[in-house]
Amino acid sequence: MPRLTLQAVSKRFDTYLALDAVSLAIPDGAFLALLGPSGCGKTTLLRLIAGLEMPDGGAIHFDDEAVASEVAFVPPEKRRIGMVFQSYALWPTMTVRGNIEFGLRVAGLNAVERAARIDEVLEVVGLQGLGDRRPHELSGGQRQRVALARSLATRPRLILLDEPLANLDAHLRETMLSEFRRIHSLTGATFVFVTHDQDEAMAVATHVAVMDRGQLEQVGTPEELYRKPASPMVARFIGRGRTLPVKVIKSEGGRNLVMLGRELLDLPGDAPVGYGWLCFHASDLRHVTEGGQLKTELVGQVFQNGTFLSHCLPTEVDGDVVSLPLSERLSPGTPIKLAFTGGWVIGDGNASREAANVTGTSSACRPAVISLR
Ligand SMILES: Nc1ncnc2c1ncn2[C@@H]1O[C@H](COP(=O)(O)OP(=O)(O)OP(=O)(O)O)[C@@H](O)[C@H]1O
Repeated sequence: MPRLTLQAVSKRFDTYLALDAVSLAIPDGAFLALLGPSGCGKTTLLRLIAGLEMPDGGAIHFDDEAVASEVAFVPPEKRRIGMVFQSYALWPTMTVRGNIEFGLRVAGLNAVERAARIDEVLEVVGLQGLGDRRPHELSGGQRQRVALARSLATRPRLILLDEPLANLDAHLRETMLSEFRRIHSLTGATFVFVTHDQDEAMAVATHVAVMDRGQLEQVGTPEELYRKPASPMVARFIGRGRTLPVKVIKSEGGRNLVMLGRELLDLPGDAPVGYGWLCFHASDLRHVTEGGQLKTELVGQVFQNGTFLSHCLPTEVDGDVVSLPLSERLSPGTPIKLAFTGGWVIGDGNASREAANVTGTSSACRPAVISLR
């Protein structure tokens, strides 16, 4: 059964539509990352789940209970959720144990139960022995662990994390990411994690929801989003992907025959016959001396990790620069022929597009309701 269900949830700030009919079902025990560019509505969605905002339309259910709908609104303190913010929000004058204990007192646990619960969560987050310190005696990573311990202590149904790593340096972020993964699998709790950093989302989440301009573009596992993007926006956003306009000639058995400029390609995809997009990453391209389906011209190279990261501009189709590692130093202007070894074809709902001439993204293929498996 889904732990958290959103049905056509909308939110306006005055006339601005910050969330537009977002529907989503999150299974029990998932680690969901809400990912998208700045201002796409991630924090607003998290605040609606927490009960810090009221939706203007739609409904939110935790298991079978409606926590927000036309007829119900459960306040944040009654939702049995834990929240972790980027600012940690710890009480500076209280010890670590005191910070964790506060919510347990509110929940009505007696002194023995509280002490046992505090020991348990300090062990989960790896802070045994630091219970008597105050926040200013801890590092940023340790403070974030206290915030997480505090939110876990009351055994909530859902843990909501709003950019919890934003204030940590790159090294600590990496350590804390694997800590979050470990703690998530240890507790089995459902986590919802807001981030605008796709590497963070792909590394830590079991499922990622990509948002754009208040709408949900796609929900899936990190691999699904990378290999089978549902829209050009997702294709370009995840893994520094690229898209090229194609004409789909045939669609059969999970494969598409497409025209890319004057080249015919047979690739995985589920696009209907008509206009479409070829979505790919650098790893789907191979440099060839003869043939190839994408003719480009070298515009620059950077020596990186022992190879030359080469930026190549398509010359016969209208598309952005593609970047891939090559083994040798070449002069700008050198023709580079590229062959596709993979990729994914999607349809374009916008039939008025002139196939071979238009680049850019489309908001086609936006699913109305998405459930996680
Ligand atoms: N209280 C508010 N009043 C008016 N507009 C708001 C309010 N809160 C959010 N917005 C607007 O709603 C949109 C979505 O904001 P939100 O904070 O959810 O985005 P976000 O995806 O979390 O962005 P970021 O990654 O930059 O934090 C933005 O355009 C923002 O300016």
